Amino acid sequence: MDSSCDTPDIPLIDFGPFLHGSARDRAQVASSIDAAFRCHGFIYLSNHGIEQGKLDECFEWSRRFFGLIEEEKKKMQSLHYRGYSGVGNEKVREHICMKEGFGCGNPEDVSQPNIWPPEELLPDFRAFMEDFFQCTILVHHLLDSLSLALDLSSTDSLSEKHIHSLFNFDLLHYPAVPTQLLHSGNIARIPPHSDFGTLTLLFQDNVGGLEIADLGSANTEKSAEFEKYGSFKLVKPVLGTAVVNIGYLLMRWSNGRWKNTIHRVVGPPMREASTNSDNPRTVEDTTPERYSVPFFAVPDPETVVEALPGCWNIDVPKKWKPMHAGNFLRRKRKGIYA
Ligand SMILES: O=C(O)CCC(=O)C(=O)O
Ligand SMILES: [Fe+2]
Repeated sequence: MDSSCDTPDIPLIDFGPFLHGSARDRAQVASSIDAAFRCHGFIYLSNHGIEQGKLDECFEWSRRFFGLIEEEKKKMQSLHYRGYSGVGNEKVREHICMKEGFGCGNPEDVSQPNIWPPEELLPDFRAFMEDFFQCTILVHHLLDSLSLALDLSSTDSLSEKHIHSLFNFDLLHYPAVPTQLLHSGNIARIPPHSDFGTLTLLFQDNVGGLEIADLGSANTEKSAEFEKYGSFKLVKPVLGTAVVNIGYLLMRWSNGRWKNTIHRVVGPPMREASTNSDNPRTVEDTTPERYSVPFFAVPDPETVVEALPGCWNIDVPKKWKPMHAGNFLRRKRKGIYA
């Protein structure tokens, strides 16, 4: 970890003053976000402008969707990260992912059409999910805060490179599984990985299980090696907050200033074993189900990602060559977690 990072905890940042405050408030929030992403790559964000009621409703829809019979869900499968993906469909480095998902993209993205359940099966599901795309507004505010932290000119501004907002989000359901299965070695909820876009907003229920790499614990930035040698710390659910993290492209764009921290999903922390039960256990037999909703932002495909002004100078040279975002995203989407 950077020597200026004096806290091991993921900072909780109140975004209210950025959305509603003075120029000075905005600058202060921008500077705290910048510092947090430099140290941790992850923040909790409160007062982010997305109503709790909307988020509760989204999780309710997700429960209803995954409660459909398998046969109906399978009719919504596709090969392009839209629609349904069944439990165990994804494999990452020999690990089977014990999750099912439903992917939605920007309704305006005609190159990747969405797949919806028939209206008679889940009336109003589609309308809700299309509206949930409003999270895009928060992504743009966050990009504005990062542009402010770097003092970028309006032509360099990050929001201007996300004009088409070709973002996507997933409803994720991790079904309840025998705990032993998750310890058997080749089955995981999500193995260690980092996201490949710019920013991810993550909404999670109160079950827990998301963990991020403890950056001081292994001398590597590779997910596969971290899996063997690194240690992880819990990103416990905090009511009323979104978790926000940096993806590979924004790490690279910032010349490594903001960290795209490796994370994974495991079973939640064990509860205390009951002492007065007839059958005391130290390990829960069943890992409870969990729901989450990650919302992924990516730059416009024609964007060239190259170290931003303020992220390099004569002493801190550019670490990477310029890269075409669209080509990179096409390659990454073929093999989702790296
Ligand atoms: O479910 C979660 O908490 C994390 C999901 C995630 O990391 C991902 O989909 O990239
Ligand atoms: Fe992720």
